[in-house]
Amino acid sequence: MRLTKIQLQHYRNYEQIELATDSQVNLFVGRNAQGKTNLLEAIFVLALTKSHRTSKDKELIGWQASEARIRGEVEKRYGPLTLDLSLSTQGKKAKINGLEQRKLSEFIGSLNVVMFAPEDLEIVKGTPGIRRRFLDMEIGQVQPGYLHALGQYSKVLMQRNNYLKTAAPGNANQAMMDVWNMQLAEYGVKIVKKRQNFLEKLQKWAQHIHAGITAGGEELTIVYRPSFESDPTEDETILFEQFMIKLTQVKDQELRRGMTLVGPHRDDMAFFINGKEAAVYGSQGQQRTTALSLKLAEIELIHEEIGEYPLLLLDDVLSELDQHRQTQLIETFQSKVQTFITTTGLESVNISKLHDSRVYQVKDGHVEQ
Ligand SMILES: Nc1ncnc2c1ncn2[C@@H]1O[C@H](COP(=O)(O)OP(=O)(O)OP(=O)(O)O)[C@@H](O)[C@H]1O
Repeated sequence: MRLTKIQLQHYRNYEQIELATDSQVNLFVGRNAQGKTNLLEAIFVLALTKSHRTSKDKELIGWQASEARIRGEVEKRYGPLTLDLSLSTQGKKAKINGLEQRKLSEFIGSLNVVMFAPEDLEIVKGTPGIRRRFLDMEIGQVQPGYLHALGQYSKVLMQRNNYLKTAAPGNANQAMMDVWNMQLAEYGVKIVKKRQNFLEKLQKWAQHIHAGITAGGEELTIVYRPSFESDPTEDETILFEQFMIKLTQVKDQELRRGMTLVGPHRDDMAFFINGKEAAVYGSQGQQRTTALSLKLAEIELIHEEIGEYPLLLLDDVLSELDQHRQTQLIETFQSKVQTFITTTGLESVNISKLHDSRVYQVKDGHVEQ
């Protein structure tokens, strides 16, 4: 797919811009704090209705405005799409070809993106919450049912946690707990199953790509670490039972601590290089290669799932990669993936290798071609 035009209104430091972006490689060049990342972020938000760097939508709206708007013209395999997303303190509204979507989950997936930014190193070495966010964002893009299950799960989890906070240990209302447990397990299992399935496919691609980047020197393995014993080969009914058993086992502990201790909100995953955990033993370079392999794998996985390639958004990462890894990246996007790159200087980009590219200068919320 290809984003051929983007329009922003009151988005961060952009008052109003309209950009033709129909080249294969679009390079945004400018000094620090001019609005380069804001542009990539806007494309990301149009795809996922959420920012990659903040969970507060208010931050995306221009300081002098009450509503931000993003419009994108997208060319897909089966035809063109106009996507509109508006963000205000009242909430978000999304339209596809002028038609308002009842649920944001019906809008997500119209445009697919993979963002690679310096902070992605945190997926390898950061907290479990960062890895869960990665999983949720990525699976949500390709599997619409996932976000629905996640929303329902979060609702039950919140109610259950509120109850656990106030209930006296030894005097909990078992009938109420049973209802929540059933609902928690019902949605939780759907999430776990989809995550396992996603990681299995992601690992296949990531392993292959990682071996390519390291010339076969390193084998990358991704391991899912669910908070309850669950065999990925088992079906949902068995997983449901395993989840329920675990909830019974931790009941007293949960009442004491006032929170839900089992479920996908506590799951994690880990990356291993030649059998050693990358977060613990990996060098900075190995962790960076792992993050890159993961992102390139996502591109292939999205293609596998939906039949076309997503956009690739590279935020200030080219200068951090050595020549070999840069070449690997450029080869990927040059041939099949429309790419948006931000950089403070073109000297870090081997521009002679790029066909069909366009350079934009970004300065204080204005873009010139
Ligand atoms: N809601 C907002 N309204 C107006 N301006 C904003 C808003 N949020 C951020 N900005 C401004 O956007 C600018 C930062 O833009 P951005 O993060 O895109 O920088 P950048 O060009 O990518 O720089 P760097 O290379 O340092 O990452 C800052 O000047 C900041 O004040």
